[in-house]
Amino acid sequence: MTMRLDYLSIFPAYFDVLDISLLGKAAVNGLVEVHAHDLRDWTHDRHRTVDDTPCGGGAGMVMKPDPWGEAFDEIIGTEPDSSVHVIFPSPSGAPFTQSAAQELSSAVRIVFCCGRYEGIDHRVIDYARSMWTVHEVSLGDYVLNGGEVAALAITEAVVRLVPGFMGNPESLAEESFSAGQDGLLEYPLFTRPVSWRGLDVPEVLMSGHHGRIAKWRRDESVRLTCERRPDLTDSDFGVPH
Ligand SMILES: Nc1cc(-c2ccc3ccn(Cc4ccccn4)c3c2)[nH]n1
Repeated sequence: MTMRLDYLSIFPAYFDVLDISLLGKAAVNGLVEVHAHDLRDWTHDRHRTVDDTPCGGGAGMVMKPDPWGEAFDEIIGTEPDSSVHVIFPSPSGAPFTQSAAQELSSAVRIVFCCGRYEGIDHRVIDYARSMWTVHEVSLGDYVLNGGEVAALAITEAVVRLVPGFMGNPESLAEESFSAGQDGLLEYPLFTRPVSWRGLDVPEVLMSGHHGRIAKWRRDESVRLTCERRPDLTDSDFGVPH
């Protein structure tokens, strides 16, 4: 099953990068097809205007609804279809999580609506909710200048989970933020040379003793999680279960 990804933006060139790297390979073997669109193609004035001043006053500019509506009509269609997932990256969106990426990895179609300026006229989101499955998502508690970088990050998180995309699916199981690691942070990784600039690989990892190695790795995951992400630990006991 091919996943179709569409990107609506006034900077569609952001998405040229999707033609290379891992994603390029997925596109080549037909797992994923990528279409980037310039929102200004759905404007009709000489200046190809996509923004206007905010009703009610305030700083900055707001993206007009009209170009979005016309782009939706052409790119997605005019009939409701809950199988189409429409993503609006937004600083006021719900935190994007690995489980959201997991869910989206089985979608047939995802349309990313990348806002700029202070954001998009809210009626665009309301209209989209009446037609498709809408996700307003935030990447984290920091402000970007637009939705494009968030769309790229979400794309990578989703596409790498599409069945048949990753070379060795086992590597997906062991990752942080996935059930395989009990929601703990990943332990430190090492490879050859065993000694590098006076720094050595922990001896236990060279012992060949799989039980000790597994224990060392879990202890490290617990230590790192408690140090860096106390929010991921179970507050009742203070240590991840
Ligand atoms: N996690 C995130 C997501 C975003 C994001 C997503 C889309 C847009 C469209 C415009 N802006 C700029 C902007 C600046 C100030 C207040 C509102 N928006 C965006 C920012 N920032 N951080």
